[in-house]
Amino acid sequence: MAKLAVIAIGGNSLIRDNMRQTVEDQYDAVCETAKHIVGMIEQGYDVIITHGNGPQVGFILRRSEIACETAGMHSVPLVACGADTQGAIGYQIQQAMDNEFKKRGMDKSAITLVTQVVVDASDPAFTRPTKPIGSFFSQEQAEKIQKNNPDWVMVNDSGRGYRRVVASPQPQEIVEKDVISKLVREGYCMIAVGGGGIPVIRQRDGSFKGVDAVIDKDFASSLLAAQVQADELIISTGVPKVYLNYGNPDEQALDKVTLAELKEYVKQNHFAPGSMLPKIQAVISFLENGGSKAIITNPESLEEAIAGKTGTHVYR
Ligand SMILES: Nc1ncnc2c1ncn2[C@@H]1O[C@H](COP(=O)(O)OP(=O)(O)O)[C@@H](O)[C@H]1O
Ligand SMILES: NC(=O)OP(=O)(O)O
Repeated sequence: MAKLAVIAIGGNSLIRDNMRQTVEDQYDAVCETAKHIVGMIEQGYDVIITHGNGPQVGFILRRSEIACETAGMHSVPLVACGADTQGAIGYQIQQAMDNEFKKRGMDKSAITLVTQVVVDASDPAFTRPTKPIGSFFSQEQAEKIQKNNPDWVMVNDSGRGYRRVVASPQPQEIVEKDVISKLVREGYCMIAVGGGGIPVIRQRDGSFKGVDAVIDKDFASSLLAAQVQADELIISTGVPKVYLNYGNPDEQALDKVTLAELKEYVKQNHFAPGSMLPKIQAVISFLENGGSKAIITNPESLEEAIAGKTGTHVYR
């Protein structure tokens, strides 16, 4: 029987550098990642692909604000910008996967599912924004932007530059989890929980209502992986492995670690908040909620990583 993996693709890994951010550039990055995911499927995996949207949701929101300020257009709420990214990025992944299936003569197809994720209306995250979105700015640019936009909250994103942050509540339930689970088990390659899912709250009468926030896609992917009882959670990001003392001369790659060891490294502050730490927390949560294995690696190493030749492998 095929192994079921949830593969989370980082939003930043689709934006390879500041000079290559166009929709066409992102599609090239998606095509490159799709080749490696299809390689995994050829090796016997069923996959649910999830993806980030941090840069992209920020671009859409900013375009809407500029159009509002300069041309009197209506503004687009953040929740709708997030829904837009599910469609736009999902479309690119779906097309790239289908093209790659055809090229290799595989009888398989991809489906993007608009996915809502329930959050708690009283989550303290709504009053304490932490999720970086949109472009990176220098300190000088950030100070200027902050003056012109006093309501923005900006942070230094893991030493990579300054970015605007928005509320990022914890995901509690994947609304469409049953249909995602059914379709992947029927053989479809699923693309779901894009951008961490569209954040919704459950109202008193049981109906859902969208709320302005961006859910962390690693947390949402971990929850989905546990809820569909995936065999593995695979996080595809900008590095082939996770490191201790990352960026220092004595940095040390982690090959195989246990859940207990990983928790100890978290206590020792080896993982940067806002970048690697949420991925590690997502892995811990998956393993504590019934998962047996997680891998963190970069897109080009996916096939080698599932064969145990690279990547950081975490076991319960
Ligand atoms: N301990 C660490 N080991 C490896 N990478 C780290 C570590 N701490 C921070 N990082 C950085 O975190 C990045 C992944 O975070 P990010 O770019 O935000 O993710 P995403 O790919 O989901 O957009 C890596 O590319 C690396 O630059
Ligand atoms: N929504 C989200 O977590 O996006 P990134 O992975 O791009 O930060």
